[in-house]
Parts: sequence; structure tokens; C-alpha cells
Amino acid sequence: MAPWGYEKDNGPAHWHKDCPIANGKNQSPIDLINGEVKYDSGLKPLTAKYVPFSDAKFLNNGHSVQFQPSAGNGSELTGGPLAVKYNFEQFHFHWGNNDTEGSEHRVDGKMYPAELHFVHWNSTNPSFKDAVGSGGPNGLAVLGFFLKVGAENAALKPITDLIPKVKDAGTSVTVPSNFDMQAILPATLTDYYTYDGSLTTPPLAECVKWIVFKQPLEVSAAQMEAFRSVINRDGKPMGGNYRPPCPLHDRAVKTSFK
Ligand SMILES: Cc1ccn(O)c(=O)c1
Ligand SMILES: [Zn+2]
Repeated sequence: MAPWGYEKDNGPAHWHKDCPIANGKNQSPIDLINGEVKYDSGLKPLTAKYVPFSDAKFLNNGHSVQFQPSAGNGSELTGGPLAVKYNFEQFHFHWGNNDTEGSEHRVDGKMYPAELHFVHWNSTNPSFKDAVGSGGPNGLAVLGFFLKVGAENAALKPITDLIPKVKDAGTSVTVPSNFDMQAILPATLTDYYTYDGSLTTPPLAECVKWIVFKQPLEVSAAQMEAFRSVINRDGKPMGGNYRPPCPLHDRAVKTSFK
């Protein structure tokens, strides 16, 4: 099969051929149905501590645009549903070609125009790659933030300003070392959905503790438009780089809020 993508001939409906787990029982994303989630008072607050990176790239990998440090620097995620410390690996985005579509997770069937994923790996593993292959739902912890169009997002501006420089697949730029990743996050990481799931792109490994925040982040219309000029590895606009929701099967979605 041609490398996987989001086009008619290589999109999500084809992925099962190379990745049979695509039809597994713990796949992501899902539709977060408020009538079916369960409040869990045992869920602790989440703590993300992000240290500015001296050497990080912003790149177009053909299916997303991604902030990728060259090495770890002690940036980590703890708390919430997590039993151990998780190391920050990268963040990236999924978006649509218009404001009615773009997010991977949905809330009562509603899609947001985009979704931002902060990817972390279980620090009891030697590397990200080992964590993906570690088996079970505790290999990775991914924070999902919905994006909606509204006020300009000053914290994301240094990143969205770089988008035109990574328009084509395979391009990358160095991110200024004073970029403050912590500023992207809300002051307190409360009110989230959490469930056991998978990567939303091949290899679709079922190794992810998903933590999806109820409160969307805002970006301006201009910032949203910047994403829509990015080209994917098939030479088409990258917008639409989201996987449709997968069946929940017998999983429970817990919430940190009532
Ligand atoms: C590791 C990984 C790979 C793909 N996506 O979309 C994710 O959110 C996380
Ligand atoms: Zn993602």
C-alpha cells in the first residue's frame, strides 16, 4: 500500500491492511458521549512541567505539523490517572479544511476545528519507541486539547507563525529557544475525560492513556487559516488529517468533573 495518509486511496478505511489492530477493541479517537461517561473522584490533578528546549524543530512530517525536541530535558507529566512520571516527546495537530470539522475526538458527536496532542511516554521505559511497544494502555499519555476559533492564542503564536516555513512535507525549522511551551496549557489542568486507547495514526498501537480536556483552547481565524495552507505528502492540503471515531466496545470513559 502507498504510505498511509488521509486521501481516498490511503486513508483510515485502508489502514487495517497494514495494521490489523485498526479493528481492535481499544482504538482512538472516540466520540465522548457525556451521557455515558462516569465521574471518578479518585482522579488527581494533572501536573505538566515543561522546561524550555534549547534545540527543537517544528516540522512537516507529511501527515501533521509537529514540535519535536532533539532530546528530553526533564519536561514531564504526572498525576491525573497516571501512576508514574511520563516524559514529554512531541506535540502536533489535527485539523480540517473548514471550521465544522478537524478534531479527532468528538463531544456528543460535535467536532471542533482542530485538536492539539501533547505526547508523553512512560519513564519506566528506556525510550519512546519502547514505550509504544511496551504493551498495555500505559505506554504513552497523550493530552488532547480541542481548538476553537476565537481570540488569538499568544502562546501558540510562535508556532503558528512558523507554519508557512514548513508548508511542504519533509521541511522543518528550528524553534527559537525562548519558546514557552508551558504557556500553551491552561493554568490548571482540570476537567478532562480519560480512557484507554491507541495512537490515531499507524501503527495504531493500543498503548495510550488518553486525557482529553473539556475546555477548548482558542486560536484566531488567521491562526486556523495558517494550518490550512500546509501540504501533505500526497501534495494535497493537509486539512482533514483526522481519524474518524472508533467503537468504544467495553471501555469506560472517566471524567475528573461531575
Ligand atoms: C504517538 C502518536 C502518534 C499519532 N498521534 O496522532 C498521536 O496523537 C500520538
Ligand atoms: Zn495526534
